[in-house]
Amino acid sequence: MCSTFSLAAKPSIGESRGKIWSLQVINSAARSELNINIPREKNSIILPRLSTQGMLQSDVHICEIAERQSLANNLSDKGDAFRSKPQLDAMFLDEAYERCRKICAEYAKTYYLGTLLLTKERQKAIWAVYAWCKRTDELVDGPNAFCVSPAALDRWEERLQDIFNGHPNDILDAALTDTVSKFNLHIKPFRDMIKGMRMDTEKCRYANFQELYLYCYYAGGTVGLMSVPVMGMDPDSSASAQSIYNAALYLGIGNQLTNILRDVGEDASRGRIYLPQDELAKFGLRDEDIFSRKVSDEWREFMKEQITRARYFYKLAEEGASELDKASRWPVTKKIL
Ligand SMILES: CC(C)=CCC/C(C)=C/CC/C(C)=C/CC/C(C)=C/COP(=O)(O)OP(=O)(O)O
Repeated sequence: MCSTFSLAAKPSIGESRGKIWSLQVINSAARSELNINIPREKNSIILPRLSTQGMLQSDVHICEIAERQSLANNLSDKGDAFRSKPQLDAMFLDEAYERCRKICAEYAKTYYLGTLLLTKERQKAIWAVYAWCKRTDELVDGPNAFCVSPAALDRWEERLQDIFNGHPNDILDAALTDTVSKFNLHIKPFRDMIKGMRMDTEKCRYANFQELYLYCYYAGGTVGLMSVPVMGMDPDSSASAQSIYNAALYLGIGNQLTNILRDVGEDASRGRIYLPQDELAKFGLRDEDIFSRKVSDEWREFMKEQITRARYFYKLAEEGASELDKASRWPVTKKIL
C-alpha cells in the first residue's frame, strides 16, 4: 500500500531533509524483524475547494473509541483492573522494546527523532505501536506481499487479539502486549488498520474522496487514534476526549494523504492509483497520464488542490495538539511527530 509505513518509496533523510538529520542507520537486524512467520469548517479554516465528504461517515468510527478510552482511563484512575496485567519478564521486555526502537529508527527516521522528545515510557510505547503497524503494512507491502491471503490476515488478526489478551506470539508482540496493558489501548484502531490491509489487497482504484478517506482512516488515521492514550491528555484541558481523538485522527489522515501524494510514482509502478478518479477526471487526467509520469500543467493544478486538502487536515489537527499532556505536546505542536 502507499502508506505511512511504506519504506521503498521513501527517500532517506539524507536525501530529503537536509544534512542536519543525515542519520544513516542501515540496520539489517531491524529489517529482518519484519519477516512475519504466519502461514501463507472550523471558523479560521479555509475549506479546500475539493470535497471533504466522507469525513462524517467515517468519523463514526472514532466515537466509540474515544468513549471507550475515556472509560478505560477513568477505571485505571480509580485503580480498577481494566485489563489483566500480563506477566512478562522485565529483561525480555527491555529486549522487546529495543527491537521495536530499532525498527522505528530504521523505517521512520524523522518520526523516530520526534519520539526521543517524549518520556521514556511513552517512547517505548510509540515504538511498540509503530513496530506492529509496520509489520502489518509489510503483510501487503513487503517482499512476501504477493502471497498474502485473506487467511494470513485472519491469522494476523487472531495474533492481535492474543496481544490484547496478554498472550503475545513473539517478542515484538510482547512489547505491544505490555504497552496496551500500561496505556489501556483500544483494539479497534488496530483491527481497523488490518481492515485497511484487506482493502489494499482488494482494491487499486478509489472512485472519489469518500472512498479514499475511508482508506486513509484505516491506514493512517488509526495511528493517530492509537497514539492519543500514549501521548496522554492534559488533565487541565476542558476539551472533550472526542475532540482530541478527532484531532489525532486528522493528523493521521493528513499524513496519509501526504504520503499518497509523495508516493504516486512508486504506487503506479505497482499498478495502484490512490488518487480519487473523479477528481483526476475533473482535471482531464487519466490513469495513463499517471503511468506515463508526465508532469503536465493539468497535473500541477491537480496536485495543488490535493496538497491544499492535506494541509486542511493538518490544520484541523492543530487545536487538538495543544490539549495533549504538557510533556507530550511540544513535538506534536512543532510538527515533529
Ligand atoms: C494531534 C493530537 C491530538 C495527537 C497526535 C497524536 C500523534 C502523535 C499522532 C501521530 C499520527 C501519525 C502522523 C503517525 C505517523 C507515524 C509514522 C508512521 C511516521 C512515519 O512517517 P514517514 O513520513 O513515513 O517517515 P519519516 O519519519 O522517515 O518521515
